[in-house]
Amino acid sequence: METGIHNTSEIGRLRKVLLHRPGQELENLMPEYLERLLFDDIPYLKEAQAEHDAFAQCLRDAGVEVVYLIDLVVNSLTSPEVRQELVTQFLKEADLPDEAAGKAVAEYLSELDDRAMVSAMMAGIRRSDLRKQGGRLSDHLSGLEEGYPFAVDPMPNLYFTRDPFATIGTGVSIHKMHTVTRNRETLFGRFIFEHNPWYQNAPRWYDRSASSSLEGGDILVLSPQVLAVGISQRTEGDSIDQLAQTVLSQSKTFQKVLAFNIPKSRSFMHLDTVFTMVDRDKFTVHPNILSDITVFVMELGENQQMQIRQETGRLEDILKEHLGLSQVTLIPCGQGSVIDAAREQWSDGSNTLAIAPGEVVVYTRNHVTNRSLEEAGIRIHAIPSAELSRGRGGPRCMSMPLIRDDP
Ligand SMILES: NC(=O)NCCC[C@H](N)C(=O)O
Repeated sequence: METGIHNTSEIGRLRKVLLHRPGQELENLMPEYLERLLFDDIPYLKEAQAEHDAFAQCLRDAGVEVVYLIDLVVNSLTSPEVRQELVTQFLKEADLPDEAAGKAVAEYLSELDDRAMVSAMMAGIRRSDLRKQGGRLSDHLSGLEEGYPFAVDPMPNLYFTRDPFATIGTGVSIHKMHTVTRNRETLFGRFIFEHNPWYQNAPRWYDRSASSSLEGGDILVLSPQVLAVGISQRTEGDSIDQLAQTVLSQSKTFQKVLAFNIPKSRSFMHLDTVFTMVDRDKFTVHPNILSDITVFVMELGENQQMQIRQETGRLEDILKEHLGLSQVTLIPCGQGSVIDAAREQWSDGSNTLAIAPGEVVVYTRNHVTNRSLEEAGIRIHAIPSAELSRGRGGPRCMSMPLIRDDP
């Protein structure tokens, strides 16, 4: 059955990718709330958009079809009932202070066409936007607490399309996110995979209704048979148990999951912030975590019972064994310098997006790591990143492959 998804590796030639062009949600960032909204600084929207457009153009120039999140969401609103369902669920998850606030927001959204409504949901809704609406004064005075300027918070992390859901094989895992702010984003994924005619047949490997967190930056499709998943600040072991059981028993292709236990910290929030695949046998890695990584191999045994064993030895050897390679090269972020590695990893030097075997998109600012990649024979496409990198994600975080050639 056609599912609209084919993603069997990290490096097969990329044919179609999902991006989100940063929008007004970045203009709704305020210093007081940055930490809760998972930003370290406020990007200048106009420049962030120009950088993001350069990213999209770089992909198009390489023959990749770029589709945008907002289009997929709008195309999933296939009837007034579906649109109403989205509004109802959005309001339920918006943390509104009371019913009057809910009514005011619903009224505000009801006057917008589908695209403008989805855009407003993404951008967040300022209390001042609601005050412009008509209606009864009492609706506006009650509920929305004085002092806090938003009726509904923005979703500034949407341009990291890697995380709220992830394509694996011909299916998708829709995530329960570690934080409330990012969990709101996954509602769009739910609607796309329930209602968008192109994607509604995709098998579901994980769902946002799960009780433990799983984020897409922790999921790497190493080969058509092997999946890697990070046990990280954002992804819990229980979620990996559940994902592995489903994918290994239902996908018909994947045979094992390698669970990478990485340090739990803000700068290493996901596995792909410290480790990405750039060629059949080459990987970027943050040198500071090499000694801290432990790898567990998960496979189904008799009666579909999960068998788990801890690997010992060097990461290169573990990868060689499970990917059937005769050699593996690890390319350290920052060429092994403690200072360059820390600085460039902070701005996602290890976070590359492969568009073909041995060909990756990287940020210009990570020039030390980029030089190492070139020295290892990797072709790099460097994109500007002064503003985009303030959100703590790189080219891989900003993209979700929909279709890749087999590796
Ligand atoms: N895969 C990734 O590492 N994504 C980067 C997400 C950055 C975002 N500000 C977050 O903290 O979730």
